[in-house]
Amino acid sequence: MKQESAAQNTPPASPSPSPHPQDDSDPQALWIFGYGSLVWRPDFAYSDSRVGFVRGYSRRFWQGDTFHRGSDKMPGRVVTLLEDCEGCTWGVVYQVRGEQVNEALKYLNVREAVLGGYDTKEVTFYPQDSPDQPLKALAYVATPQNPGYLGPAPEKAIATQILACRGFSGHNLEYLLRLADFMQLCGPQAQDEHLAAIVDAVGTMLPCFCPTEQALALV
Ligand SMILES: N[C@@H](CCC(=O)N[C@@H](CS)C(=O)NCC(=O)O)C(=O)O
Repeated sequence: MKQESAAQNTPPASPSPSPHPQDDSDPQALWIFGYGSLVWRPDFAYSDSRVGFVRGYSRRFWQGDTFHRGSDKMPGRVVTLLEDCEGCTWGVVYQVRGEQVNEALKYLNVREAVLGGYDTKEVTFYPQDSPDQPLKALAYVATPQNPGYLGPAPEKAIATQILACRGFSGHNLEYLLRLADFMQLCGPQAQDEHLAAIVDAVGTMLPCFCPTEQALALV
């Protein structure tokens, strides 16, 4: 799915800029890309962060979650990255250095891999402020092979599932709205039609899903 942000933020036409995989002063330094709950709750120590995007991927609420935002009986829906040659996904990279590297990886292995079914993948990240200086980053991606993968569904069905689920980290609606808030902060060039369609569907259903005071209690 083509999104304007890819065109607007495409790095200048030139021999593909060599990404700066590591910080010369600290070869152990590592950038970690967040595009779901990691954009608002990294919960690990880091030394630097940048807002920007990765190209060639679209974000989708196609991963089931039976721990953080759902349960075994009512799995919630959280995001993963879908390979899409015309895709562009906005998020945040966090730079971890020195001891932070192992601490972050140990923490994320439990949160993302053990509890969430995510694998790691190297992506190229384009900082919003310097898209001509991309950097390599580690992303956690839930592939269709993981047992929690739910795959595509109509956005209205995804919205219904999100409205009905909660887990140990909170309601699935909070997860959706915090991600929508992040995208608002990125500015008009950051578009995510899939996310926006689910938020719109939630907005039309929320009033009849539960009375106002209950809706406020959901988040
Ligand atoms: N890997 C993605 C998605 C990660 C994600 O949202 N994982 C969920 C489910 S495993 C999570 O950690 N949730 C914590 C929360 O919902 O607060 C990211 O970079 O943000």
